[in-house]
Amino acid sequence: MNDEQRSLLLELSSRFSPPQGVKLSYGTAGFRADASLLESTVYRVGILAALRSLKTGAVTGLMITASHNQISDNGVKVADPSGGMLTQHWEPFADSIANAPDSSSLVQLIEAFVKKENILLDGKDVAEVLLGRDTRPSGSSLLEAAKQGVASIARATAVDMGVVTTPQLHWMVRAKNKCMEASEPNYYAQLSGSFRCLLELVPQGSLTSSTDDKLVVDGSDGVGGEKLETLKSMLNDTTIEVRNSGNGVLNDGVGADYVQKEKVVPRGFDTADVGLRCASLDGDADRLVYFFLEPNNTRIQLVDGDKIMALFALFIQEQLSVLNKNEDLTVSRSHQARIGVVQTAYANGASTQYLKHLGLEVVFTPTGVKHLHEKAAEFDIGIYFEANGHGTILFSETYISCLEDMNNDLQSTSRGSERHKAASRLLSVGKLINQAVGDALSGLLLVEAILKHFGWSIHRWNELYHDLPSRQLKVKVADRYAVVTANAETVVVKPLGLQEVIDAEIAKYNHGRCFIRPSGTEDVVRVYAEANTQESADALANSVAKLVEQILGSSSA
Ligand SMILES: CC(=O)N[C@H]1[C@@H](OP(=O)(O)O)O[C@H](CO)[C@@H](O)[C@@H]1O
Ligand SMILES: [Mg+2]
Repeated sequence: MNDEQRSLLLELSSRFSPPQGVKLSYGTAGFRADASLLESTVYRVGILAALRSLKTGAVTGLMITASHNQISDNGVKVADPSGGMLTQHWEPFADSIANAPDSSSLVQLIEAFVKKENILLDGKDVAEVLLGRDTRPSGSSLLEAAKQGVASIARATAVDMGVVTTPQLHWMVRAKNKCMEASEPNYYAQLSGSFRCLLELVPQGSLTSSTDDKLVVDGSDGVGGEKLETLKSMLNDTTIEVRNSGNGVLNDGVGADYVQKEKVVPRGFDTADVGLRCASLDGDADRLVYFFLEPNNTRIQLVDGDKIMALFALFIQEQLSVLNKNEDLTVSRSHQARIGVVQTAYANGASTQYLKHLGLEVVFTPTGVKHLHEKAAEFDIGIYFEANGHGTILFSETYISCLEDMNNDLQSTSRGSERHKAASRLLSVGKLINQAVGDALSGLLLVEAILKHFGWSIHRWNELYHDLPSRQLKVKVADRYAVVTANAETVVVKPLGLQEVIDAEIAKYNHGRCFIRPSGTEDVVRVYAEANTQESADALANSVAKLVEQILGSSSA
């Protein structure tokens, strides 16, 4: 590092002092905290995003959001050049610079890291970071801090993409690095174009009734509602009604996280909506769940990420079986896609059973898209979903080019045949569904297209399988990191003896399943329980929560 670069870093970083007595961790999805604590963190992540761009010779992204957290929180995460999450082996560096006590220790850490990673700060390479933020009021000042962070690395440029959904920013990073047009209008054009293709290929006779046509969407009073309005106008769609699109308080009694965890009707919905197909986005629109209201009840029937995954898997399987029909086996061998589904321990046990029953390979990873995405990318077609509605379908580049070849062949030999349509549908899915990260808007359009394809109502879809009763609780403890887990978070290895007492509780219930883990986005330990009745699931979750509190001590202790 030359003197000029060192003094630039020292000068700019001295303007952003880290908060006292706070330990920051990159966590499940970047740094999150009360927004007032985050200026120096966002500044330092700006430096990191610029270094990552220099290291890879490609564009990176920086997103300012705290997703489903309360409005006073904020957060920051980095998009890697692929459009996916920051490579995990840079997370320790993120943690160490975020917690550096002053400018000189920060600069020392950076110097050591660029040396280790062989990043040429004095070379000719340039860096580019796309910046995005959600609608939180703290977003604009944090964005300024991010810009200063990028500007602290000579020859690094920040490009402000404005208020965007998290998946839009990831999509833009990916597109830019593939030398494609990467603006917001390009994003809408790709989604609406591929959605229209899927609708044109809906089999005749699959028409749904006009009540099944209507969809009401809860935008969580975040960025997603407003973006969906734009998408809707591009589609000339009159069947989608958007509510909670920014006039109320973000994530307050609304949104995908609230609806999925509490299983109650979100603000802005009432008895007039009974039976209608409804959906909820989260605060930064990377999660999607569906639901419908039951008559005379404040509770809802939740159609969660697991069931979205089941619907996607069924559709993909159907297209693959049509495509491979009557194919000469020796020729088709190269066309047979290896399809896999990826879940976490939060997936409802009934969904796992259903997917296995479809003959699919089911794999489990720890919580967090960074883990699921990586696993799904090992398949030709990898479908991943968290129960909370974050997920997508990944198509390998090799399989996409194979599909393109097949589609071209079929276009000339049997245009309009069932096999040709199946190939075209799969190619459209690959364009519609975000290949960088889970995306509520593209997921929503795919669900809508598939329901039309099958001619299904939300009720018919919900009947694919019946969820096992479950309960999720949060426990505030003195130090959540005292809990260490293994086996995709299903077993507690620390503190010693805790797993044994949890096992003893589970043994008291029919079909009981329960696990705990420290949250990576909130200062809590999460408890998840499943059993054959709701009362049992509640009782199991409650008793394990009490044990956790006893053993780990409450937060004020
Ligand atoms: C149980 C649960 O829903 N956990 C969520 C939540 O992570 P935690 O580490 O559990 O706080 O936020 C993550 C980011 O949105 C999401 O990936 C994850 O699934
Ligand atoms: Mg989110």
